[in-house]
Amino acid sequence: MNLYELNNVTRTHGDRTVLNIDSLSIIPGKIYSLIGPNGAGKTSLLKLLSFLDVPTGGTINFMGRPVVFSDRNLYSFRRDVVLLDQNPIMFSGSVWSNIEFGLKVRKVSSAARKKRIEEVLELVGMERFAHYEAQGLSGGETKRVALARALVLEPKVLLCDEPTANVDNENQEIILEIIKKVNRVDDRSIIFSTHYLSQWQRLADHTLLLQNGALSDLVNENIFKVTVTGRSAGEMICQFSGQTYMSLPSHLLPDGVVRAKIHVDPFRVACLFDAENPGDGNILTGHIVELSQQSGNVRLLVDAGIKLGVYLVMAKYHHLRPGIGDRVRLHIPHEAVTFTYR
Ligand SMILES: Nc1ncnc2c1ncn2[C@@H]1O[C@H](COP(=O)(O)OP(=O)(O)OP(=O)(O)O)[C@@H](O)[C@H]1O
Repeated sequence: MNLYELNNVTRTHGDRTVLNIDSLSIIPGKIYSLIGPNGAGKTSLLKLLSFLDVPTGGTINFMGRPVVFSDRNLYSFRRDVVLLDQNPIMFSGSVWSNIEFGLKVRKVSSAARKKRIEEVLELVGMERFAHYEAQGLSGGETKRVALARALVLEPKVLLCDEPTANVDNENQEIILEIIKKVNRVDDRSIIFSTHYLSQWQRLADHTLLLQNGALSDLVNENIFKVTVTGRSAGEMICQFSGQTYMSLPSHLLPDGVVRAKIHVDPFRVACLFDAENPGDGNILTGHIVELSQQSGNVRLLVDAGIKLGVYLVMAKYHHLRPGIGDRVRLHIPHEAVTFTYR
């Protein structure tokens, strides 16, 4: 039985459709990552999956049961699912009392509360912070306590909105390890949104790509193998297969790492049809080999030594009317690039 089944699910705000999902099945016990450009609808989808928001149209089934979006009915669904917010807020009081709150609401006995809180504090490695004031914690510590606060409720599904955003590297690693452990040991289903290639490639069993509120099957587009051929003055030269090179900030890969995978976010690449020269980043020149319509944008596949998928908003497409074979320069800002070296 699937964990979730979504059919023709839409969510609109005023006259804007921010989600439009024809069909989505999520199987239980797996880690799913949810990726997509800013504003693609990741948070909106997580809110629907956590039953905190109501779709405008369509149907959702959860563990074989149709979800009826009335308050009384939702209560029982919400018991099985917890959403870890992108910017979790701690209540005033200690770390312990923050974690205990949800258990008290659920009328869990005092002895059982103590046992479960001790277990989750150990799981997130925050035992010694138990009696600290929660609002005084760092960003990474706050996320770990928020994770403990979610996990103490023993949900069947843990949904995480950008669990490692605004978190230092050390805490990012800790949080990813916790997510992995919670899935592998406790068999909990996990869906998390992320902007990092290294995270979705490394951790997720399945990846969902959202573009303009719709699911896309172009998940593996713009992933390339690169070799670092040199480093100097904070920059490294990355060679793609063939003779395509990019110069990227060297802090993106640890010293000594020579081979890696790179993802270029197609929505952050700009197509330049004239002599415009935007600041930092790399410029690749190529020609258009494919044109198609995707989620309300026009997708261009550009052969620039490597084949890069990029998008033009419809208005720009109508203005420029590019055609197959046309020459185009692509501006790839550094923030369009993420790495994994596994
Ligand atoms: N309450 C709302 N009213 C109007 N528009 C909304 C509302 N909530 C979300 N939106 C819009 O829906 C779209 C999708 O937003 P959402 O936060 O789901 O995207 P996202 O993929 O999570 O983005 P990010 O990566 O920046 O967090 C955005 O354009 C956003 O402005």
